[in-house]
Amino acid sequence: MKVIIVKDAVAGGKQGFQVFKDALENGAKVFGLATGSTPVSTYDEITSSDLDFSKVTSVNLDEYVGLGADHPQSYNYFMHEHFFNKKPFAQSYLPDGLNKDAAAETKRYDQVIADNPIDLGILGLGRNGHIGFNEPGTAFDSGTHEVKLTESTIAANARFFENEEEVPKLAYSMGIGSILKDKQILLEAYGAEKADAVKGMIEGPVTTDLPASALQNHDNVIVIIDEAAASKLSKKY
Ligand SMILES: N[C@@H]1[C@@H](O)[C@H](O)[C@@H](COP(=O)(O)O)O[C@@H]1O
Repeated sequence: MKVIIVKDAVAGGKQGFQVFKDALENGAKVFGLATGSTPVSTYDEITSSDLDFSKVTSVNLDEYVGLGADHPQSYNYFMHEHFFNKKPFAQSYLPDGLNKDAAAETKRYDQVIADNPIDLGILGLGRNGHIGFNEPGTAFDSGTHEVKLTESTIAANARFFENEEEVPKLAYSMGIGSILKDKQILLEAYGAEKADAVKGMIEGPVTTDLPASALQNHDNVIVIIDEAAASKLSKKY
């Protein structure tokens, strides 16, 4: 893992932008995209630049079950607000949160991923070490699956909803096995509340208890973290 420590998320966004720019210039055709507050500074840099994504494809990590593209808290809505409305891709794929048939939807999405192998995938990091919505305990060879969100994830994500009751309890997520097939992975994490997960991801044992530790098994990972998120690491990087 290449670890880059920056002052804050704004500085991280500039580094993240550079990773996207390099990938595009090196011929990347498919970008794996994430939601959450973490990638916003990178997306802001990208959408205010002259990078052109109109001939490439995006494949998102996850979506809440039950929320459609017009729901302001859906990940589809988020992606349009923060990225696609300003920088459209040739095609953009997300799991369909309105498809109640989990078996059909996860199968469909696995086919999307198989047809569009990801060159660069961006990830955020849950406080409990989740990536996408792969909660602790998820197998490292998993494909797309329906996830029952943990209490801690529901509580963490409640800040975007009117109250905790409104947070969906289920999500569709790309699996860890699929994420590990990305040719290159960029993970960003900011803030002291991510410090334990960051330490486990970089220095801890590779264990399904901390999904992001699976990234130690990948040979092309760039981690961008701020000083607060890096504060529990045992050495300088
Ligand atoms: N499914 C998303 C993840 O993809 C994201 O990485 C995580 C962290 O969110 P944030 O970046 O807002 O801290 O939250 C959600 O659970």
